[in-house]
Amino acid sequence: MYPSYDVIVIGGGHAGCEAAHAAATLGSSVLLITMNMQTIAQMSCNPAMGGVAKGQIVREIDALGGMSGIVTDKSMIQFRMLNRSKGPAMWSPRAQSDRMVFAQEWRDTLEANLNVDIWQEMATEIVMEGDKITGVKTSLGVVFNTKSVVLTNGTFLNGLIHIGEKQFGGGRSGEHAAKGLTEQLVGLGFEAGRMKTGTPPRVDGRSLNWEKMQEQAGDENPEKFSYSDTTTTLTKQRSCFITYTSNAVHDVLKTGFDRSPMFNGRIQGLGPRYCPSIEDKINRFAERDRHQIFVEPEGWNTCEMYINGFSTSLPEDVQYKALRKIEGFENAKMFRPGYAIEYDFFPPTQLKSTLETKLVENLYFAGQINGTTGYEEAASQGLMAGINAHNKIKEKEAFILKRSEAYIGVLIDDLINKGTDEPYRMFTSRAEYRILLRQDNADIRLTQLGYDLGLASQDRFNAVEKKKKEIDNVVETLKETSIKVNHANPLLNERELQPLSQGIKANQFIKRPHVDINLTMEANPSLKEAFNGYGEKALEEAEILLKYENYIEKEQKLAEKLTTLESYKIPEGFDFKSITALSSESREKMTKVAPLTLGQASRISGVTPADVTILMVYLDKQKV
Ligand SMILES: Cc1cc2nc3c(=O)[nH]c(=O)nc-3n(C[C@H](O)[C@H](O)[C@H](O)COP(=O)(O)OP(=O)(O)OC[C@H]3O[C@@H](n4cnc5c(N)ncnc54)[C@H](O)[C@@H]3O)c2cc1C
Repeated sequence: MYPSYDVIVIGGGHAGCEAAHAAATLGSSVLLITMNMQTIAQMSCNPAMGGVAKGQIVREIDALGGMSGIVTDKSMIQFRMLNRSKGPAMWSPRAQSDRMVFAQEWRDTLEANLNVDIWQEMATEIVMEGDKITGVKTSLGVVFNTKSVVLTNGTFLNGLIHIGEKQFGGGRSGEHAAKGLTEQLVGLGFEAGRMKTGTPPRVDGRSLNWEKMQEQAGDENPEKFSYSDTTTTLTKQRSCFITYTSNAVHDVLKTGFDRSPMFNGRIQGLGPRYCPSIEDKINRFAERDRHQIFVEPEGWNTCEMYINGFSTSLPEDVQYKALRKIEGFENAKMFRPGYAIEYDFFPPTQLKSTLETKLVENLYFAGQINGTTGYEEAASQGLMAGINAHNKIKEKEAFILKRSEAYIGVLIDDLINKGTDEPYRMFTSRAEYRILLRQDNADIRLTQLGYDLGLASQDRFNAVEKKKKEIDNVVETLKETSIKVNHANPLLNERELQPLSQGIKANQFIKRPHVDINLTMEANPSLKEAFNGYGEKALEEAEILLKYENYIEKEQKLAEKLTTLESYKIPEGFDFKSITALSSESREKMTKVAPLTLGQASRISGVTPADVTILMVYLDKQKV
């Protein structure tokens, strides 16, 4: 009676939306089953996208043809490029979004895609015939037939919310927990665990004294996330504000510690070390007499404020009292208390690099259920799972990104090989090739791949090809152009920079500290003419390539070296247990992860370089 689908995506969060959009855009018929259509792409916590390493991920999603960047641009109320004072590998775009507009934009995006159907209900079971997926069953008993399933349940699987001593089932504040799926999957042989996370209270901005806080405005020249020209840049922005806790705030918070689920051991599961609750911060950093708080607006037209840095599961009366001790919060009114939530996740070592499970063919896991935290991490996994679910049923090649190609590659490689014992969030330090994986060049790294898949549009492809040409021209022209002393030195003196003692080529001139492409063009106006009409981003990119040429080359060489191990294939189903020269720990871990290349095997935690050599020798012998 109901149509059957190529792909069913369970869960309309950040992972589910990208998965549904990707598979449908590639041509699969997709059903998105989600518990509440009103909360599609709900930002459960902070209404912000991007930030350090996460901003790079959003740009990568965009370059591949995903939608998180465009949706962010359309809902943005403030943009900042973080870490501008550091090297370009660290520059990270971050946007504050209007929470409601963000969700609406995602819903509009999905509704505009005629290959996506939506069904609002709880999915309770994956229907199998033998070991083959045939459908998904819902709580009403409706069965939809499908060839593959992408599971993206977020924090909803057996979710349990804690506020002080109170606890109740829920996937997010005001939403039901999802039941049934974990139990079925564990029955099928999957390993499941518990994790936890928390969110701060939201307060009424009308009750705050802004005079007592420090304003943090957006960038003077705000950028966008997307490389496409589907949106325009912001012409007005909303500011955030900074204030601090104090010993008085801490003293009030401490009065609730004996009723806090964080301290009386009632919350199970592993929490995010990098995003601790305020009670955790006071406890762990007892020597500090204040912690920074960012007061962030939740949208264009709302007075609701997100109190970043004040995540808590203390009793609501303690939260309220403590808030009012914060500078500027003396008369604060609370809209919603903060809370903690614990939920089921599936250790991601049970996945292949396509995010397909090893145990059940055509079943994919993406997002928070893989032990990650963050919208960006979730969205990127959804994108990859959606692409791979489509590719597999259409008998196309698996789509896997290398560690040297994308943060998304690093994320998935870390998850499937190392697993995670706390909610995994991305950091620049997790990427060994972070000088290659910059936010500015994600389109150059990935758009061709997205275009070849059929996900990135012709317009995007043309735009990146034009940018590449312009960059090449700028680099080549600078190499051939001289900068004369009498032109450059007045400009350098004006800026109190070291003068030239003799003329140099422009590509050397630009490498000097505090010299950028604009100053270089001023030092030889013929360059301005040569680059007339070129995109600002192409000029900036050329500057980065020349300024950091040596570092970039060094990393490129390292990445090429690694490719040798990466291209060393291990046959699927290989019997690692048969190599007795390996330690039993390594045999066990390799059997569990089932790496498909020597590179992948080398990254399994506990596997030594000696093990890799033994494996290589063994594989070589088999080839003979
Ligand atoms: C309280 C809280 C605090 C958080 N704090 C932070 C933080 O500080 N920093 C950070 O980076 N991230 C934080 N997060 C995490 C962030 O919200 C998630 O990482 C991100 O939303 C995960 O995206 P997702 O798509 O995997 O799941 P979600 O966004 O949770 O979406 C899951 C979707 O699946 C649907 N669903 C679930 N089960 C079913 C089912 N059986 N049938 C149908 N539909 C179903 C739900 O309705 C929902 O729409 C927090 C989350 C919560 C809840």
